[in-house]
Amino acid sequence: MAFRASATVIDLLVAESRYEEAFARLNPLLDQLPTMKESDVRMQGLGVAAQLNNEAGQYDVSVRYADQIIKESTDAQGACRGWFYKSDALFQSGDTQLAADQLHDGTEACGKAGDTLFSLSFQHLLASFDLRQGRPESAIRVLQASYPKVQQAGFPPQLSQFESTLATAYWESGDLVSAAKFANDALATNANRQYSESTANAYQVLYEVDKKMGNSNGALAYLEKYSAAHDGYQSRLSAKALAYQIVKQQVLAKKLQIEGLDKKNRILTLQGELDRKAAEASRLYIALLLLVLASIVLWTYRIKRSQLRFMRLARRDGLTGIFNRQHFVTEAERQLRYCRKSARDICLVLIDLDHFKLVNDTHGHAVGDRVLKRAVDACQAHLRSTDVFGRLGGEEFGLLLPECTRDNVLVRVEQMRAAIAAVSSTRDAPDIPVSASFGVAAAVDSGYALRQLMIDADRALYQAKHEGRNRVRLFDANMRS
Ligand SMILES: Nc1nc2c(ncn2[C@@H]2O[C@H](COP(=O)(O)OP(=O)(O)OP(=O)(O)O)[C@@H](O)[C@H]2O)c(=O)[nH]1
Repeated sequence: MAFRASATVIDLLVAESRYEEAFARLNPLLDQLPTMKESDVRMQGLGVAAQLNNEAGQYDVSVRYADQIIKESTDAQGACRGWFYKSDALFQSGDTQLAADQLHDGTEACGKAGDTLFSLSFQHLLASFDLRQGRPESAIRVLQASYPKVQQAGFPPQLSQFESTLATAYWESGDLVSAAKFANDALATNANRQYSESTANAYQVLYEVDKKMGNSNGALAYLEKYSAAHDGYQSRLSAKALAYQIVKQQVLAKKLQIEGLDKKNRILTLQGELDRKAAEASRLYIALLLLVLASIVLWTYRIKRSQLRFMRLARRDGLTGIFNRQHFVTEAERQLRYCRKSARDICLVLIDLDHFKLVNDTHGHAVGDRVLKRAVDACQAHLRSTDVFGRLGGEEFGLLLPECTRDNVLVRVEQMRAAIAAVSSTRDAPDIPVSASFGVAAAVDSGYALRQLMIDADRALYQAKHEGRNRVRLFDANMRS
């Protein structure tokens, strides 16, 4: 309904010569056309487009719409309309004649359509083609055949068209009386349409007739009227063409504006996309960085851990877990330096398992190893955190006791001796008494040099072994000799 109403409004605007408004409404109407499915609604829209473009001198466009009408038409009336629009556009564009097949198809469609305004207008068009080709008699025949029906239809613009074209045809065939008669008929029919083509034609015929008959005054008067009507008609044509151009430019400007906005929109969309990608990339970089950092931390932690493990392994005795000889010496020297500086007491103890060879020989090395470990455990139970305990080799151990005076060192070492004898003899080698001999040297007697302390403790150890083993001996000066 809205579409039909818009098409009708355009028709009315054209009738009132408001071409600019008509063209302005045509484009939105055509935009809606693809969504229109009903045949008669589409016919109306296409018809308005064909007609208006024809009036504006856009004949190619008009022919395109007319062809569409012919293609889509479902009855003779629709086809007749299409043929009329197409033929009219071809005629206006200056085509001298209608192609034979077009003439045939159009005449047949309009003939079947009955006495509609369109089929009559089509007859008028055929006569106009005849006239253009210099066949006034044929034009008169065609026009006269339909003239009674045109009179009956009583549509003034069509009637005046027929009469004015008949006037021209009679003038060209030399029948001045009939020419003047139809020219006057056309003027009478067109009484209130002084700037139409048919009015201008009628005046032209009357001018030519009077001129031919030597009536100069009459001829001059008609010439003036012809000139006025022709100018008026031409200016209406120019107004239509101008209106078309104005609206076309407006549409173009709007299209450019929309394209500009579209481009801007696309740029903004791309910009947004770019920002999103950049944010994504930075998130990825951060994640990558964190991953690299985490790997570095993990890697460093592992290296540090294995470093510590290697360091521990390098410092410890593999069997007993206490310091090895090298680390014992390092730690002992450090402690001795410290005690020397502060003149603190410190004692060195050398421990050697008794008859250990016998354990190995009787029970094997595995049992010997276990006895070694138990002996170490027994001693450790009596150690303080500052004491330095290490395996010097085989079944010999060194023990440095800082802050230990020569008065109380024997009590502590005696406890260790008893512990070794108790643990080892009851478990792994019940038939062999396992014990250890202890040689002790105190810094107050031997000084703070490790080498001297070792020598003196070794002397005391030798003494303990010599006196029957499983005992503790403290170095004294007599042992030197
Ligand atoms: N099972 C075991 N035996 C070891 C280890 N290191 C040294 N030995 C043994 O310890 C024994 C030491 O023997 P000796 O030096 O003759 O001394 P001993 O038999 O203890 O006699 P005295 O020291 O004189 O009481 C040897 O048989 C070595 O093979 C060890 O790591 N494990």
